[in-house]
Amino acid sequence: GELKQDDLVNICELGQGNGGVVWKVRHKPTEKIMARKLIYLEVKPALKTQIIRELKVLHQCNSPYIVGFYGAFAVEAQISICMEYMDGGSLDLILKKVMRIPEHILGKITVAVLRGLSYLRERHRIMHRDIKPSNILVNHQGEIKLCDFGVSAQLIDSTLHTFIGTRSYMSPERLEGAHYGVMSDIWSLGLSLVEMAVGRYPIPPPSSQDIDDLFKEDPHGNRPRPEGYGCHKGLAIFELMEWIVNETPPNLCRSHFSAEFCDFVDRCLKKSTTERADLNTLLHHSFYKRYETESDNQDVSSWIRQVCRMDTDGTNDTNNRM
Ligand SMILES: Nc1ncnc2c1ncn2[C@@H]1O[C@H](COP(=O)(O)OP(=O)(O)OP(=O)(O)O)[C@@H](O)[C@H]1O
Ligand SMILES: C#Cc1ccc(Nc2c(C(=O)NOCCO)ccc(F)c2F)c(F)c1
Ligand SMILES: [Mg+2]
Repeated sequence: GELKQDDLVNICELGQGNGGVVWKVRHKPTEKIMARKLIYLEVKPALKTQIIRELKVLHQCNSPYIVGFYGAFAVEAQISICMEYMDGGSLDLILKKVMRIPEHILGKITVAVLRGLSYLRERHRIMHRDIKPSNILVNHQGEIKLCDFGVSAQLIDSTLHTFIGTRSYMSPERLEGAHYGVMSDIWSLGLSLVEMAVGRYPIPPPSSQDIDDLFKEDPHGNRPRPEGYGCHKGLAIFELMEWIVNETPPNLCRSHFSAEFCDFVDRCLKKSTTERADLNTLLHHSFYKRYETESDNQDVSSWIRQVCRMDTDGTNDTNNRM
């Protein structure tokens, strides 16, 4: 049946973004645990009704690579979007815990993202528009799913002027205001993969010295946090956008990553859309083929469970247990 506010009980806050806050909630009538996103929007009632109507298309978005949807409703100026709770969280949070995501996990992430993008395009004729680590969610079963894609044209339109990304995953053509499509999602995937592989937002590109520092492991398996790690004085948002438009794109170095993985991200990070690989080309790329055969989620599942046992400083309590 229809979801309504009074049936939802807050359990804890899952996180805040630019324009939304997300709560872990319990739906009393069904005892189901859900993730409820609240977006504050001051729009005319007619537009709010249109947004809710457009969000109901999410009931038809059924794929192993898309987060499940339970319902959407509006109460005053708050839009609520109730979706499947993913108990492993988003990849930006995972990245903060582990510093870098290993290549074989990034391979599975790539398979899920490409299959999710294909599903959205083939079955719903939409692009994602906001591919980045915080919009790729995982759970303890080892499933990897997309959320926060542009299913509602009116919601996109109503939030354009308010939400700005903190660090831009937007493609050069999109930043320049040119026409863009799913090719822009491919750029965002490439940038997200480099960030997760190296462990920091990759613009301005890390020097080879930075990379070697990031890959130093101490014998106990704990990683040294180079001073200023994670809180590097990044470029201001405008300088960043200028860099993306004017400078050469980031890439992966062959000394730490496989040739296929380096080539895959290179093809995603071409500045010119005519040179950039499209979805179908990537579905035939050797990096994708290597991981698409692995049918089960077991390796991701055990990795996620191991990561979720970690404290945020990257240690495992097992190391310190007396
Ligand atoms: N379905 C979900 N299950 C579990 N956690 C979720 C779910 N949806 C969102 N989250 C968590 O809530 C946080 C906030 O999500 P939100 O989409 O509002 O912001 P964001 O994606 O981090 O950033 P931005 O608003 O800039 O796009 C995310 O970082 C994620 O960890
Ligand atoms: C499953 C699922 C699912 C799909 C989309 C959105 N939300 C959005 C967002 C969105 O949440 N963007 O994140 C930034 C604002 O918090 C933006 C445009 C749009 F059409 C949506 F439907 C969502 F919640 C869950
Ligand atoms: Mg999000």
